[in-house]
Amino acid sequence: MSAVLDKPGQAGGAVAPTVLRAERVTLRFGGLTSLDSVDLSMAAGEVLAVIGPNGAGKTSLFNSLTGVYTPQEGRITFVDGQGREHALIGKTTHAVNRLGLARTFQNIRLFGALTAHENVKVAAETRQRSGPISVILGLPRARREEREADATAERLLAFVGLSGRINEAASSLSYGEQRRLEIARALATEPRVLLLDEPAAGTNATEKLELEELIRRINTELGVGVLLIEHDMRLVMSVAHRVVVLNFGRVIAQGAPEEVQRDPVVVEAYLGTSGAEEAAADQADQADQAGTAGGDGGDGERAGGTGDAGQDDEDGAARSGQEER
Ligand SMILES: Nc1ncnc2c1ncn2[C@@H]1O[C@H](COP(=O)(O)OP(=O)(O)OP(=O)(O)O)[C@@H](O)[C@H]1O
Repeated sequence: MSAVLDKPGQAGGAVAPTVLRAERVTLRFGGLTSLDSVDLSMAAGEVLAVIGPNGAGKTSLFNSLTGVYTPQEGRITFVDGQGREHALIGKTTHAVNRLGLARTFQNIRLFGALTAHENVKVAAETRQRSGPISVILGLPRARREEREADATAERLLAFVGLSGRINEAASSLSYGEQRRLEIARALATEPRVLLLDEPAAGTNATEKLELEELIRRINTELGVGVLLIEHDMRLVMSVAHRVVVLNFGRVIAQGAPEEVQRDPVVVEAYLGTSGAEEAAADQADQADQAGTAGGDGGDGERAGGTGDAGQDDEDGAARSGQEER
């Protein structure tokens, strides 16, 4: 498995090979360009964060990388453990997963009525070779593979800290536990790259710290590269080796977390600097006139509309994209 990076693009001092590459990827929905000539490169074993305001194109990028959406232009290449290159555009989500890319979703998608163990086991079984007839007939290989899937599920549930919840229905787990279960399920498909779409969304402060630790262990102990979409900047800054910033479907900055955080282009994209300054000045004037304290400018926190609207769009589209296949 790939080494953990000391610095972006390097593993143990050597330059790490590329595992995932997007070149000039453009995705349009009618007149709306969701991804505009996006270039991105991820090194093996890297933790790469994709950030940007609501509607910037982050989930569109994940959906394009994982076969949910088919970009109209550009190229996406995945490099497997043997160094073979695979073009991803046009492949089904299942084919992309088999190559070594697994993901979690912004909206948790578990089998709620199945136990935690069953959720992970089902995913582990997708890596196995026995066909349905061998399984029905209980042939030796099918039985051996079933034992292996059981063991994999137990091992991964322990890894994500859910050993004590193994026989609970997924729907009865807390939100943070469900997020960790989704990660265990994705890991059961033995990915080279794990894509996490807003894993901290809806979690509390303790769960965020546990998640941070888990992402680090996935990277260091399992040697799996992590591509992370996340709005929680503290989490991003603490786990990412490198950060790519999207805005209006374009890459506007990339680099080490601390560089990106200071980049004026990024600050402006998030805060809409000029607009926010004007708004703050207006509010201060009004407050002075009214003799009250001004507003906190919280509305300017993120440019580009509400998360819920984007999320609904994405979900409907992702489903319809899947159904088309
Ligand atoms: N299936 C779709 N049909 C039409 N427009 C879409 C579809 N999917 C995404 N979009 C649009 O593409 C743009 C980028 O959306 P996307 O969900 O990728 O952004 P995001 O950065 O993930 O946002 P958020 O942080 O809110 O999740 C938005 O304008 C969104 O409305």
